[in-house]
Amino acid sequence: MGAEIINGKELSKSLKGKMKKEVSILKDKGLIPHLTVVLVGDNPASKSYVSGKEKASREVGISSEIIHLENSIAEKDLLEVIDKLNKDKNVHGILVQLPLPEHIQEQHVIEAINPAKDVDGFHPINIGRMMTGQDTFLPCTPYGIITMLKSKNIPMEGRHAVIIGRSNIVGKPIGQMLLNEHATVTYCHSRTPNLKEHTTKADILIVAIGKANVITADYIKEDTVVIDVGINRLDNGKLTGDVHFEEVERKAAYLTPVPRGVGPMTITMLLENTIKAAKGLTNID
Ligand SMILES: Nc1nc2c(c(=O)[nH]1)N[C@@H](CN(C=O)c1ccc(C(=O)N[C@@H](CCC(=O)O)C(=O)O)cc1)CN2
Repeated sequence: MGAEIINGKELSKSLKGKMKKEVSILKDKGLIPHLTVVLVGDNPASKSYVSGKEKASREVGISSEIIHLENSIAEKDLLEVIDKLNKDKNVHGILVQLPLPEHIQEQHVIEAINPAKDVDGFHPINIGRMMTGQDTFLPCTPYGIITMLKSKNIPMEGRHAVIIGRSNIVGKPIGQMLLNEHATVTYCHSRTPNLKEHTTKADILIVAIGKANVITADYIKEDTVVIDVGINRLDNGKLTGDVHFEEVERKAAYLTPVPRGVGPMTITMLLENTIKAAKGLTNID
């Protein structure tokens, strides 16, 4: 039969349509959500993601600006920029594009952002709120994955979810969010021996390895829900995920493609968080 493809690009389009209406109602009440994105350096992928965020904001009527800083900026100067944004009442959401240059400690920067403006959901306070199941800003990529699963009414409760990857921005939080949905969660990573032993038991498999096409059909059982978080640029310029799409498509129940899968959802959930931040700071519903 073949897997049903969960198209993140299409789902994003429909969610953005709903957000556009919500933003227009907020505007009638005098509130224009505003997002400030801080970009440090000239990493081509980061530049492209940041302009994607600006374009998506415009599409739904969110006002946005990009603050582009030199790669050589000192950590203390970057923290000063953040401090100013924290104090600016016209800025509802602050996002610092990652990765940062090596001389800057990411965690110092993340922790400098006012948690009420942390639309990336990376601040330890927001991570803690997520872990304790409270309402908060959820990290955008995992939030996008949960939204994709819900859009297809895929049950999570009581299902065995296996995560490959333990990054702070995807692996760790998606495991916690699946746990909050009452899934049984197994984390795997680069030092997990016998990866296949775990992945072949998964009802839901989240793949965030960062290596092209490594998850082939023999890594899954029939009818697994496979979410591919990898974005790998091949030598021929083609973009591909961590999952071998053609092989896994024949065996899985659901599969997300790369491109047009989880990636676009990351930006869309950022817009949701920005609207939430604007409403939270102004108490407008
Ligand atoms: N501060 C943050 N930094 C980073 C995050 C994040 O959530 N917050 N996530 C990633 C990058 N990212 C957003 O920032 C991101 C990655 C991929 C996509 C996307 O739409 N990908 C497309 C393909 C794009 C292409 O052609 O290259 C797709 O998968 O269809 C959007 C956002 C790391 N940094």
